[in-house]
Amino acid sequence: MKHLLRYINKLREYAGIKLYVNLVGMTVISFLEGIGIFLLVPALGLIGIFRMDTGGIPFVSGLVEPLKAIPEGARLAVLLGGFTLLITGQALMQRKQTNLNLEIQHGFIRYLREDIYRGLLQANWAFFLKNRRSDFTHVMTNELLRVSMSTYLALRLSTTLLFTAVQICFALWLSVKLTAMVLICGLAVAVYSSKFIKRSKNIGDQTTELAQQYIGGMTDHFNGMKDIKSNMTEAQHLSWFGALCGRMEHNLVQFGKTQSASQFVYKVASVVLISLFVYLSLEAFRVPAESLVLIIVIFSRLWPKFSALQANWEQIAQSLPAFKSLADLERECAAAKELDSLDAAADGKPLRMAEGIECRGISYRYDNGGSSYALHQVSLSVPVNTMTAIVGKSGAGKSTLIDILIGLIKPEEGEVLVDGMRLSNDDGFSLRRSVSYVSQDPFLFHASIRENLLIAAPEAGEEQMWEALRFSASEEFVRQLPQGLDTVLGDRGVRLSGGERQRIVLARAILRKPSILILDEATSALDSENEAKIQYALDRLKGRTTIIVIAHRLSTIRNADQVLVLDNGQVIQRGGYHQLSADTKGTFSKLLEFQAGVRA
Ligand SMILES: Nc1ncnc2c1ncn2[C@@H]1O[C@H](COP(=O)(O)OP(=O)(O)OP(=O)(O)O)[C@@H](O)[C@H]1O
Repeated sequence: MKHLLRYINKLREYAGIKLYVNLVGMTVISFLEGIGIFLLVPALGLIGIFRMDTGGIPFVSGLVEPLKAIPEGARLAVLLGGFTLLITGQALMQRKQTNLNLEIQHGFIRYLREDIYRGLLQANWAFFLKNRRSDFTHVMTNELLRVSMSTYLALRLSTTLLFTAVQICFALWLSVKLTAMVLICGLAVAVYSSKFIKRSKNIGDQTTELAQQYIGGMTDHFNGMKDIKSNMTEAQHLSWFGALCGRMEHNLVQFGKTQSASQFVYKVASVVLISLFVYLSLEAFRVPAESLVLIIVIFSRLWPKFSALQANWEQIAQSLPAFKSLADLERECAAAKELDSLDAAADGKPLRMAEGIECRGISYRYDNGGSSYALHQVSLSVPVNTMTAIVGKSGAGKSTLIDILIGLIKPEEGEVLVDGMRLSNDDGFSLRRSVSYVSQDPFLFHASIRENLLIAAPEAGEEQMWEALRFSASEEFVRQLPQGLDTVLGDRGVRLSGGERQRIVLARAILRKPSILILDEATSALDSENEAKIQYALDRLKGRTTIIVIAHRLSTIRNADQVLVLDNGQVIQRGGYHQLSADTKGTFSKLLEFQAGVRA
């Protein structure tokens, strides 16, 4: 419930005065609709369609009595004219209110989307390591829609409640006994129906879980489609999908059945109540006929409101788990927040390093408190404008070390110093702004080469783009593409070969003019000729840029000024390439031996 209130507050924050105008509009429209119907019966009495004395009925008499001054022959025309005006006015207001409704509802969805996405972008990398990406997609699609719709529904519920309360007052005025009786019955039905609310909430829990599995599964399947096709595991995936869809279908049908069961209870209760009501009015309380007609009109309008309240409340109860998911994500993002403002992050200046980066005694565990260290007591230094190579077996801790060096994750113990100083948070961001990082799994957007390049350096001109492409040995193949720079690359660059993708990502990294260039297995998919071209280009960068290279193919690091050999989260050897390869007992020369043709 507290989550629901929190999002109602957010809606108030977002919509401001517009929301109140809308709520008042909804209430006024309900009143106009009510007045039209209430007046219909006495008005028909007035023009003699049936006999009815409205003099004793409060409110109605005030509205109907002045009509008696109109000559009898003109009454029908005036009445119908008035009725038409009233309903037209109501329809006009309804139209305006529907438009405002749409604006507020869709605006609120946009507001929530931006808010959650901003929260995610402001969170640190450790947060993303802990969570499944598809869960974010799930919250930002299914859950967010359920939350925004139900928040709005909750507000509409409040106007329905207000309108119902006014009608109850009116009915009390007409007959306290009968109204009290109906209210007690209504309350009894509501108490009985509370089990439907509980059931809806349980179904909602399953809805959340199933939708999460659906998005997660779909993301995995589409990402792994090549594996699915090449290993011919289509049937297994379809069977998993079919089972999940079956459970989703069952879940939705269950909710529909819960709603229809509660509506059935309300319908049966209404017919029992009305029969009892008419019987008691006529036989026991002897209520005047005109009051009885009005009360029946009022309650025939009021009772559907009760059942609508029940249905709406079930809908909200079904969405309560979505409120929790969204609130949890917001809370976790806030706890992992590293950036106060994305604008400030974009406008900041890159750090200009004078001496280099140093790590002192750093340790890191992914499973905080667990026994396995990804890095343990690592100390090293990376002098400015030199090339440092980090090598070691798979799982030795190379990528973790890079993540710590650039401040993506914080070490559990030890410190990272730049030019001998511990970095403040802001300095950490400045450091990241001066870095271009090409990861093991290079990422290209489903956009043109030009757009992919400009993401890194929006101000870069055509000539700078070609220069970067030349650096990464991609100029030739890009010129041969039918649309050149404007060739669209497909999902994650699927229309390019692995090596071509790596080269475009490298060009993007260079275009940013970084002072620190980090290449994590960035040339692993290249043929020897293109790799040699990039080696040559990197050599030319030496002395101007600090380069850190992670490489399994040791031929690529021959020109490194320093080689660090990592094993099991520790630096076990360090020195120049030739120095380490000459140490025949060391791990590095053993690694070299494994690679044919790479012996020093
Ligand atoms: N997100 C993660 N969650 C849990 N453990 C992780 C995570 N990432 C890495 N590890 C573990 O931390 C250790 C170091 O991993 P890291 O990726 O730094 O190794 P690496 O030397 O870069 O390996 P590779 O050459 O295969 O990329 C490994 O034991 C790995 O299983």
